[in-house]
Amino acid sequence: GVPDCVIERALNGISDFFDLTEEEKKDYEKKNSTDRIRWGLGFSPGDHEAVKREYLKVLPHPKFEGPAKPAGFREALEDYYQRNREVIINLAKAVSKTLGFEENYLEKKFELETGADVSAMNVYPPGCKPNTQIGLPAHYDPGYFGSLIQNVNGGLQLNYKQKWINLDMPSSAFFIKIGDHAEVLTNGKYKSPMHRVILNNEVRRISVATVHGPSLDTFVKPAPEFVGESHPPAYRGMIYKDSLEANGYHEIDGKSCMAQLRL
Ligand SMILES: O=C(O)CCC(=O)C(=O)O
Ligand SMILES: [Fe+2]
Repeated sequence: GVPDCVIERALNGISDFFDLTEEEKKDYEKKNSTDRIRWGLGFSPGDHEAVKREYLKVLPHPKFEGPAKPAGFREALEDYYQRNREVIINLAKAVSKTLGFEENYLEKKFELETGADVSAMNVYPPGCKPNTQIGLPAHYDPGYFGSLIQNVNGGLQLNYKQKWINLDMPSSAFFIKIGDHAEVLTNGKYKSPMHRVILNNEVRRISVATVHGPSLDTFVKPAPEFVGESHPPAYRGMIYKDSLEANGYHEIDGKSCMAQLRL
């Protein structure tokens, strides 16, 4: 139900943002992992040499704030995040029902009215040697769902049964995956996939990867519905904000907050 033009306008705005001069983008340079708007290079500090990604991160929910430049960009993003969230909330209802609960189950468990979303807009330059260069090292994402759009198909890989599988999706589609905190809540019934980005395009790839999270104060633990004699709790509970902090706000290469949560 999201019009193609909403996605196109957001992707075009992102492309224009990355085309600003280094000087203009420096206004948004990352100083802190909790800055509301942060621009940077590489995955974690100091990786720019090996990792060619450039990113702009914003917090779309509970309160969106976007960059003032270039003209119209903030509005295009706000529109995109609003429609994106509608899809996510509807999906949370559908998944709740699929699990056999009432439709507000996940919204209540994760206190989604004040759910903390973090979005990374990424740009990857064309790869030099096809299929060999890493654009973003293997990692897991926090939150309950992750959503993604991209301007060209190819690049994202998911790990399944120790093999890397290429994501192949039509344009104007959303890719949705399970996040670490849905794995914790369902006591491992749903798994958060490890993923990475390979530079395998002739053209510059732009993606918008949004981590949809519980409210920062939510204590996330395996729900009693998923725990039983044959299913002892496999994860410890933690306040969402603390699990983000424990993992350096999702910016540590290859790590996941699961290392601290797994029992
Ligand atoms: O660019 C992509 O396809 C994925 C980005 C990603 O995984 C992230 O930002 O966490
Ligand atoms: Fe990710």
